[in-house]
Amino acid sequence: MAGVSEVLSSTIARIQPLDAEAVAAAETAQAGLVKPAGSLGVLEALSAQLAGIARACPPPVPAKPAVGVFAGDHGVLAQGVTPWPSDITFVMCNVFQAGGAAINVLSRAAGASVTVVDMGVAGPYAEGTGPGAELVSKKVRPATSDLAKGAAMSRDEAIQALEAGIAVADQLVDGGADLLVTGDMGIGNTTPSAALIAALTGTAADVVTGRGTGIDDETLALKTGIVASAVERIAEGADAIDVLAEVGGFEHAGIAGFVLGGAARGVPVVLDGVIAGSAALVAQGIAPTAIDYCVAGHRSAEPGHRIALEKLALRPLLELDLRLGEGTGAVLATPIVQASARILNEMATLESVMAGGQ
Ligand SMILES: Cc1cc2ncn([C@H]3O[C@H](COP(=O)(O)O)[C@@H](O)[C@H]3O)c2cc1C
Ligand SMILES: O=C(O)c1cccnc1
Repeated sequence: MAGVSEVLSSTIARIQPLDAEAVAAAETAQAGLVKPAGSLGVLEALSAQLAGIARACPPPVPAKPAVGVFAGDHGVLAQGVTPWPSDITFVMCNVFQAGGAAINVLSRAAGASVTVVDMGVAGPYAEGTGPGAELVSKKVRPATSDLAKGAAMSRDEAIQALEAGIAVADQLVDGGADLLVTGDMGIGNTTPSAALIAALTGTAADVVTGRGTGIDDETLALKTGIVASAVERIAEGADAIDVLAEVGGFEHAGIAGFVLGGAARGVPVVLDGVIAGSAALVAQGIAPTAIDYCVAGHRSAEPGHRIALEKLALRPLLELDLRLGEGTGAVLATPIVQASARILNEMATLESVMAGGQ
């Protein structure tokens, strides 16, 4: 891709296709386990994907999941696209740090760490570690510009935010994380998510725009109109970074970088809901192979998420009508990812059982 930074282009260059031999070995191994062929359904394909990512069969069982919650505020809030004030973004970051948010509860249940990344929160923000999460600052600027009026950010800012996501992935993997999990916090962020999905999949705004935290029909019509006209502004021949800059958010850019960074490090990335889905479309536009490293943790109730997952060709592991974000659906799916690797590592083979070996 032309017009990218050195960090971005070297990250893209490090993303390898999955190891075909390890994938084939996993498929062969699955067929020989003590069960009817195919009977573990999606777990079988997932285990082969993990083998391809790890370049080994059986793949190691992921032991250290790490959630990156990317947070940012949105200029488009001025249009009234959500009933919540932008202060909630900052407030929730403090709740994450204290440990009382849904993502904290579900991460404790899954044995996952939580790192909150300030990509562009409007409120003041202190780095530091609390009982619930570590807070790191990669603030590009306090909130994007209003995407109803013009570009949400410059291309340089988009690249800076993508690089921040790559750096967070590197930091977590250097700290021992072997399964990255995406999360988001940003009041108003379902509006840029819908715009990214509309633009990057060529789908009409009214199909991909949803009610987010819960809006009435009038606000939904307003939000849909804003998404439609923002997408119309995107120039012919715009690349995924141009689209991100025009209609995205800083947390979307951070998550897209996190996906690229995870793929470059050879680590699987579990995607959360519609914000992650739209960010993964950006990553796909930058480096399509990065999506081979992704697992869709769940499908959220937000309508654009289904469209995004279709374009990404990812099948969600869970469908629980979640529409919260923060990484909740993704971290809930991590035990399933671990279980699929465990199957390849621990199950007896049909042959050994028939021979009386077990
Ligand atoms: C208290 C609270 C906690 C949240 N945690 C995640 N979100 C989610 O809702 C927001 C997106 O919805 P919309 O586009 O309609 O504003 C994001 O912050 C997302 O992370 C929350 C929203 C609220 C209000
Ligand atoms: O799909 C999601 O993750 C989502 C939906 C609504 C609001 N916040 C997040």
